[in-house]
Amino acid sequence: MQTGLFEFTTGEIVVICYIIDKNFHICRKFAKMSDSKNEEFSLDYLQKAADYLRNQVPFTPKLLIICGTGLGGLSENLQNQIEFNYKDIPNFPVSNVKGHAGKLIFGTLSEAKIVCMKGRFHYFEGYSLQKIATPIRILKLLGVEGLIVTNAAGSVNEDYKVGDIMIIKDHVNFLAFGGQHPLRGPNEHFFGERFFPMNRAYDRELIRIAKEVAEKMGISDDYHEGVYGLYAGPNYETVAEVRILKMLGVDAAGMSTIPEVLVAKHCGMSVFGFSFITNRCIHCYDEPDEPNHDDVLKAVMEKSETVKKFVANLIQETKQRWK
Ligand SMILES: O=P(O)(O)O[C@@H]1C[C@H](O)[C@@H](CO)O1
Ligand SMILES: Nc1nc2[nH]cnc2c(=O)[nH]1
Repeated sequence: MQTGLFEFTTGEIVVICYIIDKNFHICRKFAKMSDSKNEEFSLDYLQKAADYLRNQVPFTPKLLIICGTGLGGLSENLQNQIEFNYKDIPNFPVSNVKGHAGKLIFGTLSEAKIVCMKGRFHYFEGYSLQKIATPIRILKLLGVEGLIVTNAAGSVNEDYKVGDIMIIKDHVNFLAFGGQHPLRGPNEHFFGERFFPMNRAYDRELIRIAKEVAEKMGISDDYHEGVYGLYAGPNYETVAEVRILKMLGVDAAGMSTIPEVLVAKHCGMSVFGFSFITNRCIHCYDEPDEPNHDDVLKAVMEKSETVKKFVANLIQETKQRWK
């Protein structure tokens, strides 16, 4: 048989059809695999959680606050609270780390309409990066336009001290260097473009106002603007790793935040973030100190009132955006 440029016998055509068919099935199988990987991050799946919340919350939240380890007290600022346990929200992940309560709290502050995540999801808990960032998309569907993201972190920068606040001006996503990304896979165009910039990820205007707030609070010696680096954990860094982080321009190391920021930026949110410095990352082999989670929690508790005030004042100064 003559087919275009080539001549085939019937037998050859059968073989070719078989190969095409086989490849078609294999391709379909792979397509299905990658689709199913994203199913729980898709609009349809997340809509269920958004509908559940929308039916019970009488206002549209505009600002999402993610409380880092021990920083759940940030939600205490809110008035007229409506509280949900993560486990009661359909298609919402559940958090397992000490210091992360697992509650979504809606409320108002200085007229700003806010939702607070008291408890977040970490890569070291075994969640996929998509699962970690799932709440961002759900709350975007509800109307959220801005994100204040917080975390507990160790200081790589030797000028920082325990108890300081580091306003995040940029980050280094070490997971992305290895090809790990919450937005890997088919793009959900409803939320944002396939390719998107990150060079202005952290809102410069919010940073400017936050610095003013810190100055007014008289904590100018206790805050910095720096670069956050995501080290997946759950172990704290080795000495050699801390030295590498320093060489690469990281000021504070943590185990969260970046997946949430990536997904927030993808769907067009404004982002402000800060790290609360809970411990020093150890640079020297002869130092006897070892970081541990109880000290991390203790450090946050000691300064929780200052951090709460910092966030409340920042919201007060930016409330027009979140009404
Ligand atoms: O949720 P964040 O980033 O505040 O939590 C950090 C990372 C670990 O969960 C914990 C380590 O002590 O703090
Ligand atoms: N990676 C990392 N995360 C932290 N979270 C709190 N302290 C630390 C730390 O020293 N390193």
